[in-house]
Order: sequence, then C-alpha cells, then structure tokens
Amino acid sequence: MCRQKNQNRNPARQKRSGAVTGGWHCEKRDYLKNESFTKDNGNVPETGCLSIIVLGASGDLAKKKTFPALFNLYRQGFLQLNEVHIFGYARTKISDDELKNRIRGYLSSGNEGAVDVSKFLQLIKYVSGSYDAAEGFLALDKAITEHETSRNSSEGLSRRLFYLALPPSVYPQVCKMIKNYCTNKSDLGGWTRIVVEKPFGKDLASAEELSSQIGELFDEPQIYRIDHYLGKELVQNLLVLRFANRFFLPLWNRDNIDNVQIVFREDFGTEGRGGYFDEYGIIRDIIQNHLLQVLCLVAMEKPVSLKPEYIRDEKVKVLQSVVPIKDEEVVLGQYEGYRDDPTVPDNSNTPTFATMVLRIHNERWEGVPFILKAGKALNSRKAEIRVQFKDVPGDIFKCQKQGRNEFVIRLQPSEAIYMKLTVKQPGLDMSTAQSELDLSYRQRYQGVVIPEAYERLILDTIRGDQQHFVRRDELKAAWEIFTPLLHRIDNGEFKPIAYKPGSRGPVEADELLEKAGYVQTHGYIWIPPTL
Ligand SMILES: NC(=O)C1=CN([C@@H]2O[C@H](COP(=O)(O)OP(=O)(O)OC[C@H]3O[C@@H](n4cnc5c(N)ncnc54)[C@H](OP(=O)(O)O)[C@@H]3O)[C@@H](O)[C@H]2O)C=CC1
Ligand SMILES: O=C1O[C@H](COP(=O)(O)O)[C@@H](O)[C@H](O)[C@H]1O
Repeated sequence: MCRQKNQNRNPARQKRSGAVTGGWHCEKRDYLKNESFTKDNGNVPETGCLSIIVLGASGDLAKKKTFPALFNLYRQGFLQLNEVHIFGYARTKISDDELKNRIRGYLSSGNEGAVDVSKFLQLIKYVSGSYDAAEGFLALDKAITEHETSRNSSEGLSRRLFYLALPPSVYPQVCKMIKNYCTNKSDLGGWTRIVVEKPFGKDLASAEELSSQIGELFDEPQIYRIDHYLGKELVQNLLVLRFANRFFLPLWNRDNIDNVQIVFREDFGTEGRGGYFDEYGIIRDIIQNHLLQVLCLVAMEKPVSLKPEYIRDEKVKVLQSVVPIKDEEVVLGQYEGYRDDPTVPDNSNTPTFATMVLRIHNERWEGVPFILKAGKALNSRKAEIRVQFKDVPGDIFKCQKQGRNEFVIRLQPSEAIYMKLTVKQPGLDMSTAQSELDLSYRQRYQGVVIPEAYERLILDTIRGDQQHFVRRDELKAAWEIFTPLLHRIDNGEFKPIAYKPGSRGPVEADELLEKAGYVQTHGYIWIPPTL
C-alpha cells in the first residue's frame, strides 16, 4: 500500500507497504489470479468498509460509465453488500430516488437482472451540495461516517474512494474540500483515494499547475489519473504480447518495422458535447491521452518487472524520447456541420480530426514513423494498432504487389489480433496471395465476457494498483510533446481542413500516411469472422 500524507500510521497498514522505487512508493496488491503475476505480491486482500463517492453524480459520465461499472463490479461480487456504500454528490437538488431513476436505464441487467439492479440501487445515497463550500462536504462526510459507524462492528479497514466525474476546472476546489472535510478518519486504518478524469489540463503549464494544486493536498499514490483506454482488454494485452512471445522480441524494432499506425475513428460527431469538445479538440480529447498511452505500450522497453512503477518508468522514457512534431507532418480537419452546434462558436478553429507523425529518437525506433490518427464523424468506428513491416529483401516471388506483412491489434469493435501475411494461393499454380492468421476474440473466447474498461480500472483503484493509471511525470512528458502544436492551433496559426461527415477525413491525411511510408494493400481487406 502506498504511504499517504497525514494518514493514519496503523502498523498493520505499514506492514503492507510496498517497495519504494525511484522515489515512488508503490502499492502491492494480491489481486491477479494468474500465478506468474501474483508471486511478487504478498498482500492479503483488504476487507472492511468501502465508501465510493461519485462527485458529479448528476452528469453524463457518471450515468453512462461510472455507475454502470460499479453495478457490474457489484454483480460479479467485487463489491460486497456488507462492506460497500455508494454516494452520489452534485449541486443538482434531487432525491435519492431521482438519482436512481436517472441511472437505472444504464444498468444492463443479466438474466436474473431486476433483483440485482434493485439491490444495487439500495446501496446508493445522494447528497446535494456545492463544490466550493464546507456545508455540502460536511453533510457528505456525515453520511459516509454514518455508514462507516454502522459497519464498524466488523473488523477491517475503512476506505474512501472519491471519483471526480466533474469538469477539471473544479478539481482543485473539490480536492481541497475533500481534504479538509472528508478524508478517512477511522482508527481501524484505511485510506482516501482520488480518481480524476481527463482532460487533465489544457497544456503543459495548466496541467502542471493542476498537478501542483492537487499534489499539495494528496500524495501521488493517492491520485489515480484515469485514462480508460488503459482499461481496454487489448490494450492490457500489449505487454503480454510483446514480452511473453519469442516471435516478437527480435522483430520489434527499426530493422524490421517500417511504420506504426495508431488509429481512433468514430462515425458520429460531437453530439451534445460540442461545448466541451470545442474547448479541447481532438488532440486533447483523444491523441494526447488515449493514443499516446497506446504508443507508450507499443514502443517502451521491457520493464524490470510488472510493478507499476517499473512500467511507468519505461513509459516516461519513451515519451521523453519523442522529438518535436513537425508542422509538415500534421494534417488537421474539421467536419462540415460541426459549427452548426449552437454551443460551438461560428468561427471555431477546433480540429475534429488530426493525423500526425511522432518520431522516437532512440536505438529501437529511430526512423520509424508512429502515425497517430483520430477523427470524429468519419465513415466507421474503430480503434486499432497497425504495425507494418518492411518489404522482404530479395523478393523471389515478385509478390510485393500482395502487400507487406502487418500485425494488427483491433481494440474495438470486434476485438482481434491478426497478422497479414503472404501465402501460396491454394491450387496448382505457384502464385501468392495475401491472407491472415486471425485471433478474433468473439470466436476464440466464446462465452467470455470482456469487462468494460471503467469496470477494470475502478477495481484497480479499490485494490490500489496504479499500473494502468497515468503518473504525474508521464502526464508532464505527454503535454510537452503536444503543447507547441496546440498553442499554434489555439492562436489560429494552424487551420483545419474541412471534410465531409461520413468520409475518411481530409485526403491530405492519406497523402501524409503515404509520405510517411505506409503502403496500402490494395484489393485485400480483413473481415472479422462471424460465428
Ligand atoms: N462523458 C463522457 O463520455 C466522458 C467524460 N470524461 C470526463 O469526465 C468528466 C465528467 O464528464 P461529464 O460527466 O461528461 O461532464 P458533465 O458536463 O456532465 O458534468 C458532470 C457534472 O458536473 C457538474 N458541472 C458541470 N459543469 C460544471 C461547472 N462548470 N462547474 C461546476 N460543476 C459543473 C454538473 O453537476 P451539478 O450541476 O449537478 O453539480 C454535471 O452534472 C470530465 O472531466 C470529462 O472530460 C471522460 C471521458 C468520457
Ligand atoms: O474519452 C473519450 O473517449 C470517447 C471514446 O471512447 P471509446 O471507449 O468509446 O472508444 C470519445 O467519444 C470521447 O470524445 C472522449 O472524450
């Protein structure tokens, strides 16, 4: 468990303290069932009173993601009825029942679901109050304490998890209120943790300021900066694929890989979130966080072990090796109709699409373009990593027309890992064809339910595992990469190109891709198999 500033110094807790690596205090938790993951972690799982407080409970994220994730954890037995209580907090004056009615429709029930849903809803209590005055937070603390007191008959820790499903502008004041009025006071031990959502800042300076403000109130190990892409199944698979397979070890470098694409596409626009989106744009909304986190996992060196701090150390090194982005390696777009949203200014310069090339200046990746591409209102919805290999030297089959080898990790939809490769076309002729080795999850893992990203990450916050959360120095390094470009866009020095909704985005983006070295395989497309 991580050391916490001004937290109780219960010896039982201290005994559970994890290793200290490079100045970071890392928590060790016994939670991964796989033997090979668990042998470093000698801890006993925590029991006792758990209060989960969703601040901004009246909002969009809370109803669509946070409460449903909590419900799924409850349904699978990760949240125990006799231990957990959930508090919603926001300014909106509604009753417990009104909050429950707002979220009920988002809780997808299984076969015997109705009972589960109503039992889960009984765990929720709503407290209304402002984000900057003591009164509301005192009321919140009172409600949490009542719950804790009612559970203190059983031995155990008292844990308070604050999930800030709020606009980042209110994080500092809310953290101050939590610190002053709501931190865990139990003499049975326990902790207080804060989960913060992205976008964490708007550029390097504002992110650092926000980090300092929150850092004055809570220790780094208490702060969980969530990036839900780190909770996606195939993103979590990246370390396993890369470091547990002999196949990839000798190939994963500049000698063999020509280019890497990390792509996010949505087939809908900003829909109802135009006001928020216009302040941030696609680079801050998707690329600086989600796609960059994926890039780190694709490009990083092997960590010393799976301890969160070792992994995050390696991610920081990659980020610090990214060289400044060149203007000629960026294409920005804005879909036609984006400005029709009444919450978007008529002269908005905000990109809803961007393709850019990142270059990593290190021994492994020098010369390999990492092409990051994200766009809204495009012709399809998908997120994938596409690693394209170099041409085979001395091609006796004259088969370059068939296309290059590609290793593709489809994050969503239809999770899959496939390798595009050249094979002999079956038949009497010695001709070649493009085919694939295909690990489509729906086929291979029939009946296995892939957990939602938020579900997994919230469970990590309860267990105190920081591996899939963004550390402060990581965040700083991420903002360092994009801040100069973002400032040029904000100052109107870089304008987006208009594109049609439902298209591939500006043609200039495909031209940039080609210039960066990507070779498209014509006449071949991978179609996810159906059952
Ligand atoms: N929605 C989504 O899909 C995603 C959201 N996020 C992030 O999650 C966080 C919450 O997002 P979301 O739920 O969409 O946001 P909302 O705009 O829905 O805000 C959440 C709640 O915060 C309160 N609030 C809104 N604006 C302000 C303000 N200016 N000052 C004080 N309180 C305010 C409101 O509650 P009340 O008025 O009742 O106090 C509102 O219900 C944000 O950081 C967002 O970037 C991240 C990924 C996806
Ligand atoms: O963080 C965000 O992510 C969603 C896309 O998430 P996904 O899990 O459905 O891929 C995006 O729509 C939103 O703009 C952004 O804020």
